[in-house]
Amino acid sequence: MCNNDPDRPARDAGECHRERLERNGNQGKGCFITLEGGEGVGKSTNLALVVDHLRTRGHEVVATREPGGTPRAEAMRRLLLDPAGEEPLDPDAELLLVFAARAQHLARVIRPALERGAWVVCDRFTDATYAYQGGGRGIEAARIAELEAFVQRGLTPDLTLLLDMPMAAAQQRLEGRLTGQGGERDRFEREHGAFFEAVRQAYLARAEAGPGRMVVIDAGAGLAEVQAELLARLDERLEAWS
Ligand SMILES: Nc1ncnc2c1ncn2[C@@H]1O[C@H](COP(=O)(O)OP(=O)(O)OP(=O)(O)O)[C@@H](O)[C@H]1O
Ligand SMILES: Cc1cn([C@H]2C[C@H](O)[C@@H](COP(=O)(O)O)O2)c(=O)[nH]c1=O
Repeated sequence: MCNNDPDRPARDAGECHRERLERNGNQGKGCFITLEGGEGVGKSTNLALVVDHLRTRGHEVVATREPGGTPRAEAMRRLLLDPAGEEPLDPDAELLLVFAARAQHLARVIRPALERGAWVVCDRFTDATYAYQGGGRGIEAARIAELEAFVQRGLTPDLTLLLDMPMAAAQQRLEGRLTGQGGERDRFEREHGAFFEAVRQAYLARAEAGPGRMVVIDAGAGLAEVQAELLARLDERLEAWS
């Protein structure tokens, strides 16, 4: 049942269950939550928290990621992230690969889960395309929007938690993780500072344009503080949907 109290605190930032279903064309009973942000801001760390929180409340939860989420989409991810090779990946080819992986992921995992009433929590989705291929690579938003409409057919996240922090500090965290794993940087992680700054600004511009769906969390604080803020904002939304 919708909470239609006009004074409820989450009202300005959210919509009730009925409004949510109407907006997404009643494409599924479950809720679709995404985590977004630049490299190393803590998306994977906090995705686990969100998933646990929802499971504790009794929901079936599908945790997934983009690009990827199915074996074929993961193969496309490897193509996108592989830094090797003489031949640079053309930005249009990169954009199309991202959406090809998304189409597969939507068809095989996200839509079936939402249709059976499961909740989907996804590490990155189309906001990342606007941020990386739009902000970072300079592809016009209108061209991205055409592919979004074609592939998603109106399905968009119900809530997006955008983890935001200054790029330099996030790079330090990433450095720590890479050193710990003895890992190599992938094709995106090898980009320059101006690219990551453009990605961050594109994310923030999207949050400003769509404050109802996107919630910005200050990811630069210590983990306990970030997680308390994240759960508080998530609970606000869950209450509005109940
Ligand atoms: N609030 C925090 N304070 C300090 N360290 C953090 C915080 N959140 C995450 N970390 C650490 O920062 C590193 C990057 O975190 P994580 O892998 O979750 O980021 P990510 O956004 O998923 O990265 P990527 O963009 O590569 O997927 C990890 O070593 C993690 O333990
Ligand atoms: C969904 C999506 C992702 N990307 C980029 C962003 C990241 O650099 C990688 C994914 O790796 P991570 O482990 O999540 O950091 O892919 C992109 O450019 N466009 C997209 O739509």
